[in-house]
Amino acid sequence: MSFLSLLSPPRFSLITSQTTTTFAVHSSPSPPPPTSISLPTPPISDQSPPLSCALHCSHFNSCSGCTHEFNLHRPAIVDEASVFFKNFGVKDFSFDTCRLWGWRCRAKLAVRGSASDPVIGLYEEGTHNVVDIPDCKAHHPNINAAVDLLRKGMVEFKIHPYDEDQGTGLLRYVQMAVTTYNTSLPASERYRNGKVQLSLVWNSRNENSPFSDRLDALAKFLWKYGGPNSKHHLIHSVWVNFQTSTNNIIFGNRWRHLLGERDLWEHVGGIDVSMAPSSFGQANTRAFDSLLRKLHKYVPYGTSVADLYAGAGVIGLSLAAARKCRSVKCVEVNKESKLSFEKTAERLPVSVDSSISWHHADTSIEPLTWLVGADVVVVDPPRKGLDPSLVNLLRNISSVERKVNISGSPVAKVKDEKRPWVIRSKEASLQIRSQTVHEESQALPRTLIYISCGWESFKEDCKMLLSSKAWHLDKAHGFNFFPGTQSIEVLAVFKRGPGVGNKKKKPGKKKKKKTTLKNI
Ligand SMILES: C[S@@+](CC[C@H](N)C(=O)[O-])C[C@H]1O[C@@H](n2cnc3c(N)ncnc32)[C@H](O)[C@@H]1O
Repeated sequence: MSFLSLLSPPRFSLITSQTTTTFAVHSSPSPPPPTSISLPTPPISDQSPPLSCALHCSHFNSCSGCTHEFNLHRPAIVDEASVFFKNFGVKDFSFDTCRLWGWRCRAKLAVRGSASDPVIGLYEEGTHNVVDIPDCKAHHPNINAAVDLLRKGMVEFKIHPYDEDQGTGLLRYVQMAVTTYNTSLPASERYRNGKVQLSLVWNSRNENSPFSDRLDALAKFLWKYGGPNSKHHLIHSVWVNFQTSTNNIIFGNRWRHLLGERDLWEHVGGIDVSMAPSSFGQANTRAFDSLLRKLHKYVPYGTSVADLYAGAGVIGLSLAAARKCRSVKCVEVNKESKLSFEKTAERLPVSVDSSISWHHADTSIEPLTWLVGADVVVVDPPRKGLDPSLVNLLRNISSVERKVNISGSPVAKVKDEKRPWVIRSKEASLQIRSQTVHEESQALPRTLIYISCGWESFKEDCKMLLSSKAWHLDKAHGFNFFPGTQSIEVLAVFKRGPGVGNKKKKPGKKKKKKTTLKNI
């Protein structure tokens, strides 16, 4: 039996839910097209056959990764989200689902245990005990295959896993990121043949530290048995990150590329995207692609976009290409994302004529700087939600706009800029100029697009934004980014003003009641 078939989740064919949508759920190599379920619908959780959309994972009881075994296609939180949005006037909240198994293309796993019996997996709920998850059903199958290979290499070269209490050992974590972008394969075979960019988090200061020969031997072993000349080519490249700190931060600052191709490319949102191991990357690439395609529809052609919490700028750059944006400004606090942004921007089609920039800055500091001149602002914060300073600015956007218009350009200040964080962000920024000269606008955004992976923080932010009547909710969609959990990704579109039904009635003459004459 082949290695892969051991890891394959069960196959199921057709599932009919109580919704009007019928959809196929396959674990087969070619993913089913993303399915959009329009809500509200009768709750389907009771009626749908639980076993056919079930996780079927042997690690479920010990691993903290998945929290729900059944109805992977529609987490119960979707019902709550549907009611929440309905209360704020959005009656057609939809939920898109994609792959239910093998969806995770990016995983960070802890390495513990001993050199003869390494444990590579996730922490047990609420503890620092690591659980082995060789048959994880969420992982892309080649992540599991790469973990197996890594385990063999560790045993072969006596690589001691990290010991948190003592601070000893060599291998602390491993990050696996899969690319499914291989245009030499037919589209239907690309996902299954994804290749893994493997990053070893090594407990030493640099490559000259003791035991670097073991690192070298391990990397060569992985390449020999998983690289392009092996029987089962699954490794794209091998990287190392040196980390000696005793805190819980996974990565240190020092990265080295060891073997294979340096650049990892994926294709999402209509563009080729470079993914450095040090930059943020979405775990569910297929679901992210459907979100981006939905997002495109809400950004009019030729607009100016501010992409806050931008990472490597995938959202902004995909909009620049798909919506021919006049300008795109990406703001991100992690300076490591700059290189991926640069590479992705270089590969944009030549027809893209936008003024594009990436800024190394903290959105929470003077957020107005980034909003001036943008028609649309896209925010994609971490799970904890928006920074309070940004929420405050957005809540008060109308009064801020009036002040900006009265006092003239706030950007005028930048001429003799002295604020160190603005100077730093300018130094670290990257600018790709458009061929066309556009007049700089001083307007503030009329559309806010909030992409959220943290439902609880989103609800709070959303209520705050709506309570000031500066915004109203126009559209909302959910995406099944994390099957097996109660987390969903939300795309919510806010428009300026209180919205229909929330407008204050102008005081005026009361309309006289029409008297109707009835035949008696
Ligand atoms: C959920 S990720 C989204 C990244 C990107 N939009 C994407 O989809 O690839 C959130 C990003 O926000 C960044 N971030 C967190 N706090 C920030 C802040 N205060 N200012 C700017 N960026 C921040 C993180 O480094 C991370 O890259």
